[in-house]
Amino acid sequence: MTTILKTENLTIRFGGHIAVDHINFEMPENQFKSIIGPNGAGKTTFFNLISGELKPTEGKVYFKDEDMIRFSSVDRTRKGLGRSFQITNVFPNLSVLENVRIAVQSKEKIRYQMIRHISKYTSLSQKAEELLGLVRLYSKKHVIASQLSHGEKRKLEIAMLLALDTEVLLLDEPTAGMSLEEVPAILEVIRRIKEQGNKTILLIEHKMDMILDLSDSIMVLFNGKVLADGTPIEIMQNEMVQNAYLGGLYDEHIAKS
Ligand SMILES: Nc1ncnc2c1ncn2[C@@H]1O[C@H](COP(=O)(O)OP(=O)(O)OP(=O)(O)O)[C@@H](O)[C@H]1O
Repeated sequence: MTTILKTENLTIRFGGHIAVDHINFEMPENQFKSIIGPNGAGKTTFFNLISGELKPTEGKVYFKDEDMIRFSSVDRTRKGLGRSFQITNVFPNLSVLENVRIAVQSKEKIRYQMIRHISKYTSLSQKAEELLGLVRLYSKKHVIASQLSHGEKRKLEIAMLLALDTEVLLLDEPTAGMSLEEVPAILEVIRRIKEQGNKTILLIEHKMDMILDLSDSIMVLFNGKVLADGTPIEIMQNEMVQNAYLGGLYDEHIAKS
């Protein structure tokens, strides 16, 4: 399997605190990996280092064997390393379709003046509509983004990330802040993207059922270090992970199945 993303001794210190501590990580292409760990374990900081929002104190990030350290997060996205948009990146006063169309347009590097040509405009809209279909938001395409529910906004962020057509998707807690009823819909969206088979997906999540169901592998962080990395079954059975983090979850899971 080809490694698409790799870190070597990736480390960041905030004052005296080491939030990410010499992480060596390898991500095979088109795989689905989840990152779990207790609050403060360093998961989001690890993502920020990969996406370029933070510079490491030490260590390297490689995307397709290219050292990413000198590249900004915008440059990394252009190269194919994409981080999900935060709700704050969505234009609240534009429609759902317009938001996705802008993301498609930015990927295709088409400036506003160039889309006066109607066929160009139509092809951008078609691509945006396809993505809205994929994330099950097509019926809301004319709704103003600020009117969407929280769960729908998260789906919009995913559509905007897909519009950039990056090979790697970094999804940081896509179900955060959602009501219980909204969770299955986002799970379905992520499953559909996985089933297309052409994206490498790295997911931070706390919802164990979701992680066990979707992941090819799971990395467990604890105090900024990798505590374990393996298949869902290996992680659930790992005694160290049990003691440090999962507690009785594995027994509960067995009892349920
Ligand atoms: N910019 C910062 N300045 C100082 N400390 C920071 C900064 N960012 C993160 N930290 C600290 O680094 C540690 C790791 O934080 P991080 O947010 O990465 O954890 P996490 O595993 O994502 O947690 P959660 O599950 O709660 O989101 C925490 O102790 C946090 O307080």
